Amino acid sequence: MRTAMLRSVLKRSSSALASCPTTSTSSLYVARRGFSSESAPERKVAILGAAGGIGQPLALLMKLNPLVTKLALYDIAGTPGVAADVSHINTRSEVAGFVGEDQLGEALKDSDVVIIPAGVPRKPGMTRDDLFNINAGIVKSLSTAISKYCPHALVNMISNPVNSTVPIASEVFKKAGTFDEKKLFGVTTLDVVRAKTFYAGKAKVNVADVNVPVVGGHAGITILPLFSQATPKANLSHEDIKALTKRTQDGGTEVVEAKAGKGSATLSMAYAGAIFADACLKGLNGVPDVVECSFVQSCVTELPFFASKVRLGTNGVEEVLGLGPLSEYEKEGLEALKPELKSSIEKGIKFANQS
Ligand SMILES: NC(=O)c1ccc[n+]([C@@H]2O[C@H](COP(=O)([O-])OP(=O)(O)OC[C@H]3O[C@@H](n4cnc5c(N)ncnc54)[C@H](O)[C@@H]3O)[C@@H](O)[C@H]2O)c1
Ligand SMILES: O=C(O)C[C@H](O)C(=O)O
Repeated sequence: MRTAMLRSVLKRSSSALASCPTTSTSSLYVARRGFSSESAPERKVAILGAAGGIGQPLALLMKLNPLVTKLALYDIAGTPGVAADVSHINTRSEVAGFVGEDQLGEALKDSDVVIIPAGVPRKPGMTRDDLFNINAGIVKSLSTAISKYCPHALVNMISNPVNSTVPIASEVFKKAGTFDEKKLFGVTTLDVVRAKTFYAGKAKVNVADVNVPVVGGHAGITILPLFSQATPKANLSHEDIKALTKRTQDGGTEVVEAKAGKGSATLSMAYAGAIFADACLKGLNGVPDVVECSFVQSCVTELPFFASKVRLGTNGVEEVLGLGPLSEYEKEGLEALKPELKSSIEKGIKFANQS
């Protein structure tokens, strides 16, 4: 009975992953080829900030992922309980909880993928940049530990402001001599998840079939959904596209306001983080054609970091894909976002190098 229930959860999570435009082929690959727990390589995933609002549901989703064999849950408090709880789920991975800096090295050792949702979330009225003063230091110290204990891991940065925390991590890794631009990712999957949901609602198409690339960065106008490339095609007016763009850009704020002081998106973020980590694991395992949007080191524009579609492979980023044809409205959005994104990137780089 329990096995049947679990199978149904995994089957459902597999088809949910398949609804992500860019992961659909690879997710189906798992389902169709029966890439079972026995045949997939051993993979360790560490979550830093695992006892938090995102960390807990993300721990649950990664425990359900059959590609994971070891799941390390690290936080400054609360992880023994989360780990004990999640560890009772009868899926492939072994779960261990780690608490406090003394245990960070052990949590990170031999990790293939490190996911970082550690840090404070927004309250109403705040921008993501308002989190910089606290989260920059947290990300810097966690990145220092990564460069020491698992320098070859793929790093999935969730902590905000992503437009600055990714550059901070890159500088820390450069200083330590461990930077590999193929292995550092800002997680922007939630923007894609939102763009797909909002587009499907407006276009009245099946959300599971929708594809929408989202490029730029992860804050306000730096989030640029490319609805001109959305599929299935729909005959939406310019006003509709403008409204969808604005709603995608303000998606985080919509949740922050609705939560009224109790934090920001956690459940949808855990879902998005699990999709992105799953894509990284599939890439590492050699599954072909795994493509996701992510904020990475980039030559797509003149900015050193930029979110666009990225092909994932056995070393992390296999190829940073271009933007494709943009509408006039999107071209304007692209030019408009550059000054803010540039300044957030520079702020992160400066912080990492001065302190
Ligand atoms: N990239 C995105 O799309 C996206 C989406 C949602 C939230 N976020 C960001 O994710 C972060 C976490 O959000 P949340 O809602 O989970 O917050 P939360 O406060 O619920 O959880 C954060 C966790 O981080 C832990 N933490 C703090 N310092 C730490 C350290 N040095 N090492 C390890 N863990 C530490 C805390 O103990 C806490 O458990 C925020 O910065 C938020 O803005 C990003
Ligand atoms: O909006 C936030 O502060 C959290 C996150 O970046 C989001 O997009 O939901």
